[in-house]
Amino acid sequence: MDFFSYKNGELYAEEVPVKQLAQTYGTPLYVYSKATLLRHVEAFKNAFAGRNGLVCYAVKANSNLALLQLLSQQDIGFDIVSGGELARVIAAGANPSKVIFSGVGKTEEEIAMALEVGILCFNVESSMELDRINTVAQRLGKVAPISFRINPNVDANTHPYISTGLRENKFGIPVEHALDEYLRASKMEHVKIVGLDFHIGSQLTEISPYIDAIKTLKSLIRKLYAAGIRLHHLDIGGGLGVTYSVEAPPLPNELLNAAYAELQDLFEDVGELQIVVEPGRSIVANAGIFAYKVEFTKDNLGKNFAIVDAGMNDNIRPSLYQAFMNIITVEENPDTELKLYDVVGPVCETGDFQGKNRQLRVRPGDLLVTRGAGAYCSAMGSQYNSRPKCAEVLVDGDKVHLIRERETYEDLWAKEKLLG
Ligand SMILES: Cc1ncc(COP(=O)(O)O)c(C=O)c1O
Ligand SMILES: N[C@@H](CCCC[NH3+])C(=O)O
Repeated sequence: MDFFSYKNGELYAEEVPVKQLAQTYGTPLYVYSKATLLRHVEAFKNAFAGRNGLVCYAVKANSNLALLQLLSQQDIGFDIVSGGELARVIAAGANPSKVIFSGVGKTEEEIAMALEVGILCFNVESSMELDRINTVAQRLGKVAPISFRINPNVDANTHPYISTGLRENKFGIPVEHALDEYLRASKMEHVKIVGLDFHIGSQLTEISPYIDAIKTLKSLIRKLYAAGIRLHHLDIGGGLGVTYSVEAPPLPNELLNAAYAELQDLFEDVGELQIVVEPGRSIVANAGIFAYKVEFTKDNLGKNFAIVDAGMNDNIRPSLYQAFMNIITVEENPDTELKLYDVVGPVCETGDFQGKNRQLRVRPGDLLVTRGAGAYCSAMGSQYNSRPKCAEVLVDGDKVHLIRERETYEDLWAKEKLLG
C-alpha cells in the first residue's frame, strides 16, 4: 500500500492533502508518513522470523529527532558514525546499549563518550583505531565491546561513491589482516571481542554481493573459532536498496532468508550467532517525499526549465550522484500540456537540479514532489547560498506534526560573530 497516493486528482500524504501541508508549512517541505516508516521497521523485524536478530537503524540516512524517537519506541537499535549522532539518539530517548558505532575516524572524545554511556559495540575499522579504543578504555577503567568491520573485497554493483566493500575503499580492515587483528585484540585487557561486521555499500539491488561477503567471512569465522575466539553477533550491514524508478531490490525477508541459508553450515558447527542489520535507506527513503513549488517555467530555444524553490542544498542526491528520483505533480493537471522539463533550483550552480528531462504537466505556482526523499536528502542538506534549511512534518493518519521548523534568516548566522 502506498501512503502517498492520488485521491480525486490530488496527492495525499496518508489522509492529508500535500497542497494543504504546503499552504500551512510553506515550501520546500519534507513530508514523512508514520505508517510507512513503521511498516518498514516491521518488515525488518519480521524478516528474522523469531530468530536472534537486531535491527540497528543507520542514523545518517535521516537523523530528525522525532523520527529517531519514533524508531526507538519500536525497540530497535541504532548504527551511528559520530558523537553528534550518539548525542541525537540519546536526546531522542534511545537506549545506548543498542547502539553500534561505525566509522573510520572515531576521535578520542567520541570513543570516551560512547564508553561512558555504554554502547553495544564499536565496529573497529583499523589497527590504529583498535589501539586508540584500548587506550581510552584503559584510561576510563572500562572494557570496550568491539567488532571488526571487515572489508571483504566484493563488488556491490552500485554507484562508486556509495560502494564501500572494495579494497580500494577506505572502509574496514582487509580480510587478509583480520585474523591477526582479532588475535591482537584478544590479548588486550580493555577490549572484549563481541562480533564481526561488514557493510559493502548502499542502494544494493541484489542479494548476491551479501552472499559473496558472507562466504568470505564464514571461512574467517571458522579460523577465529579454531583460534579460540568466539563471537556473539555477525553484523551484515545495511545497504538494501529501494525503488526510485524501475529497481526491484530484494525485500528484507528475502535477504535474511538467503543469509541464514548461507550461514546454516557455519551455525551447525559454531552455534547460531545473533544477526545484526544496519538499514538506513530501506527504512526511511520511501517514507518521505520532498514538496516544492514551481516559481517559473522558461523555454530557452526549445529547452524547457521548471524553476523551483528547492535547491541542491535541500536535496543534493541528483547533483552528487546523478541519482534519479521520481518527480510528480501534486495535482494531476490533465488540461495542462505535457512537456519535457529540466527541474532546476535557484542555487548558482549548473549542477543544481532535482531532475532532468522529465515529462510533466506544470504551470508556475504548481507544486511538485520528489519521491523516495526520506533518506539522505534532509540529512545531507546545507545552507549553501544562504538558504535556510527546510521544515519537516510527520503525517500520522489525519494528524500532522511539525518535526523541524523552517530556519529563519537569523538562524543562518546564529553561530557567527561580528568583529569586536
Ligand atoms: C556502516 C554503515 N552502516 C549502514 C549504512 C546504511 O546504509 P543504507 O542506508 O544503504 O542502508 C551505511 C551507509 O551506507 C554505513 O556506512
Ligand atoms: N548518501 C548516499 C548514501 C550514503 C551511504 C552512507 N554510507 C545516498 O544518498 O545515496
